[in-house]
Amino acid sequence: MAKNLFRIFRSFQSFVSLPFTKNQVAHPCASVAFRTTFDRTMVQALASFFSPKSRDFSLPNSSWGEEMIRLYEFYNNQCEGENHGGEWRRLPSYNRSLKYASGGVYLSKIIQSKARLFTRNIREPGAAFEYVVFVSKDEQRCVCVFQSGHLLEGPPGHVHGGAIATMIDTVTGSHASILSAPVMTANLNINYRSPIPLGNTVLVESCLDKREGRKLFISCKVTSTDGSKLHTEATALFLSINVSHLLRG
Ligand SMILES: CCCCCCCCCCCC(=O)SCCNC(=O)CCNC(=O)[C@H](O)C(C)(C)COP(=O)(O)OP(=O)(O)OC[C@H]1O[C@@H](n2cnc3c(N)ncnc32)[C@H](O)[C@@H]1OP(=O)(O)O
Repeated sequence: MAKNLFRIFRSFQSFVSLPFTKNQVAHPCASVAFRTTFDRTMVQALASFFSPKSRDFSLPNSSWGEEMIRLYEFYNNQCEGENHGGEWRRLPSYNRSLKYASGGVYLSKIIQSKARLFTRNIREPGAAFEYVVFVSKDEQRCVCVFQSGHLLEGPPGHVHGGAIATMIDTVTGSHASILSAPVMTANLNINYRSPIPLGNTVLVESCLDKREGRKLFISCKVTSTDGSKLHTEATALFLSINVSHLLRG
């Protein structure tokens, strides 16, 4: 254990002393050779912790279970970088939804209003929504690894349907935002097929079905991590909006 910690600390020391570009730090699927993927995960988490920037909630923390870490590693290893094919890109995720956006005067007003993303504003790690979203290179697909926490209980021992809807809206909404920001959900249809045991890690996958002018039609399914159990299916319609739409009240 002590040996492992020492190795991680040494990796972290060499990580912070490397001449990284801002882009590499923001997208740490990067090109550093670590001895194991576990080392890389821990170093990324440490780098994020010591960074003067806001915390990136899509990086591992101590509440993540084995399955969550395993799947994070699986997709992270397929992110852009020298050693990887680059099929996926991890989406950083902050508690201020628009903090790093740039834009005109309307966006500035929203940023000043400290717009928050509620899934990222629960203080206790692991208590509610732990998730990381990866987007495919051609942006037709997103996959989210989601671990539910005890605050999301609905039926005893299982995840609340509203919390599942939140995750579906978040994943399909993030997907739509990548394709055409800013957007708003106009319609969300959900079929709950089988309950999700509380604390389980599941996959939330979204797929762009169709684009028609301002409309983005996205479908989504929630499954067990081995794909054998279908928990939820959904379709969503997003409309691209002008940011001024959010200021009309
Ligand atoms: C990296 C990322 C981090 C950020 C990650 C963030 C992830 C979180 C994402 C969360 C997203 C949300 O929860 S958003 C919050 C929930 N959503 C809302 O509150 C939206 C409330 N509704 C609205 O503001 C509005 O109704 C809009 C914006 C949806 C649409 O208004 P509009 O822009 O004026 O458009 P409108 O003229 O009415 O309609 C345009 C066309 O769309 C069709 N249309 C409109 N609504 C519907 C509908 N419900 N179902 C079918 N079709 C519809 C119309 O028939 C028309 O078709 P045609 O005649 O042209 O054919």
